[in-house]
Amino acid sequence: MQQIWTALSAHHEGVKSRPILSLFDAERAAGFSARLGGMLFDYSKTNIDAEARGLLIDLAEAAGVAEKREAMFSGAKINETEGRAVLHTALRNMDRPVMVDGKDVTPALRETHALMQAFVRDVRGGRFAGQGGAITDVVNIGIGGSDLGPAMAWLALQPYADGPRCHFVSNVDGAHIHDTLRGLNPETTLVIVASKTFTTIETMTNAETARRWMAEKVSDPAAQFAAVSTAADKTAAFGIDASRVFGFEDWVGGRYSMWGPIGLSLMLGVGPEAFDDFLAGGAAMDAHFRKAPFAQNLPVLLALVGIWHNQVCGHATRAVLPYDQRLSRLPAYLQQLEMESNGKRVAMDGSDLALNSGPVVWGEPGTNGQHAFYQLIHQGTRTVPCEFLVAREGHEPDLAHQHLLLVANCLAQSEALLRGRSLEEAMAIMAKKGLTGAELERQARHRVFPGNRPSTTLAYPQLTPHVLGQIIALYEHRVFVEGVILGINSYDQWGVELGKELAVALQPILEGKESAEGKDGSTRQLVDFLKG
Ligand SMILES: O=P(O)(O)OC[C@H]1O[C@](O)(CO)[C@@H](O)[C@@H]1O
Repeated sequence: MQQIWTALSAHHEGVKSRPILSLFDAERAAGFSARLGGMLFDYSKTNIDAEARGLLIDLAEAAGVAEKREAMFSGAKINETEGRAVLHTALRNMDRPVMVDGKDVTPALRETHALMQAFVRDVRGGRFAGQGGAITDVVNIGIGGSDLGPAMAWLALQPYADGPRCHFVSNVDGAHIHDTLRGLNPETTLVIVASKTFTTIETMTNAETARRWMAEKVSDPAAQFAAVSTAADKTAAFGIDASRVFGFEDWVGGRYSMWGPIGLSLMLGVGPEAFDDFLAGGAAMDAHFRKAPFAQNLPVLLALVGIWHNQVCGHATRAVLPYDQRLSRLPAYLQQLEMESNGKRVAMDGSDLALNSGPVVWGEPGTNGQHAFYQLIHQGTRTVPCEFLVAREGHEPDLAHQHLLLVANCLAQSEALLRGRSLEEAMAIMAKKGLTGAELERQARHRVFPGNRPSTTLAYPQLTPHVLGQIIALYEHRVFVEGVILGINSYDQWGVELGKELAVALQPILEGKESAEGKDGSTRQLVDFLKG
């Protein structure tokens, strides 16, 4: 592989100052795009040419992406630091047998899915009610992967929301649960405690708070609680009846778990049919990922663009910019998916990573970002590769003119990043405004856009449940491919542990029960200040 990395780096050196615009002959756009059904992934506005693409594909082949992909889908224990299979894909394709430790896991998946559907139908049909009437509101208490997926999708699928209203509480900051519960009626609220481990301090603390809130108004608060977890013993200890506990196995990673019981709140909000459409979208992307040649394979190409920008060109961040307000939480969702998966400093075998790990992922929906941080993207000294997402159609036919404006803005941004504005062009504009001499040039220089800034665009017909499923599975597989190329384990998250341990140790210090001796001077000063 080293030879391929060296060739890529040499190729980049040779082309890095070439204008991307110069690559556009009649074939460029179609030749550097890939499609799946109605979805179009256009990466032609990057500096990747046929040679770079060939080398990147060589890299994917040399890293064993195809073999490791099949190992993942077939239930091999590719999460080697935890000794676990990685089978979120089985949650959206329950008809294809998958063996783990010699046993087909799909019958149990189908059973849990059917139990979820029955419970959801009972809640939505009023057969399962609160102690003051039909359930009007669902509060999902979870954090990280037990929150971000359903919370993101609940916003994304608002046009399909025809059940109880969903709310999401994650932060241990009491303000979050306080502000969420303030407007709700405990007698008609269902609380879902969503935690893979059922030990996460934030979630368990919020669950206790919700139970106390419920107990003030209803005689049997536990009757309005459901749980989603891999730990049946712990949900029972919390007092949640087994009929409302939806289990899953440890081979579903937290940040990959929204397809199964962690999606219960979403299924309640949009209904089992829309939820199944979401699963089918994910399964369609899986089938494409397994079958399509690398040069037409959306997840592979998205990953290779990522590797090119981060590890080859050295751009440390990437911006995810959905021109789709309902995807406003997609960047936050992808931050966990990508950064918790590929933010690793050692390779699978424990050796130091020779390359940079995954990038910093950030973003906000367009057009809002344009009026906030795009200034830096256009004229800052660093290059930020941008990933635009946009639908051909919105869900508001009477506001089609606004959708058109949205699309125009999305296309304008990627065009501006590509094309830029030269000093001559800026001087011509300022000259027309009457400026001359040194002042003309000084003012014009502020109005220059260097351009040649890379972006990709994922365009899709409409943000339906099916398309959302495709998009999420696309990004999941992108993370997988990047992880395989970097040689890391994308499915553990040891980097979150130290902070958790130190927080537990700091609690008694803040309560004044233990001394801060042994802590560094800054921490001691802050403890003194914050203890009050
Ligand atoms: O579902 P749980 O076990 O409460 O964990 C929540 C989140 O915490 C993490 O373990 C990180 O701390 C995530 O990976 C996970 O999604």
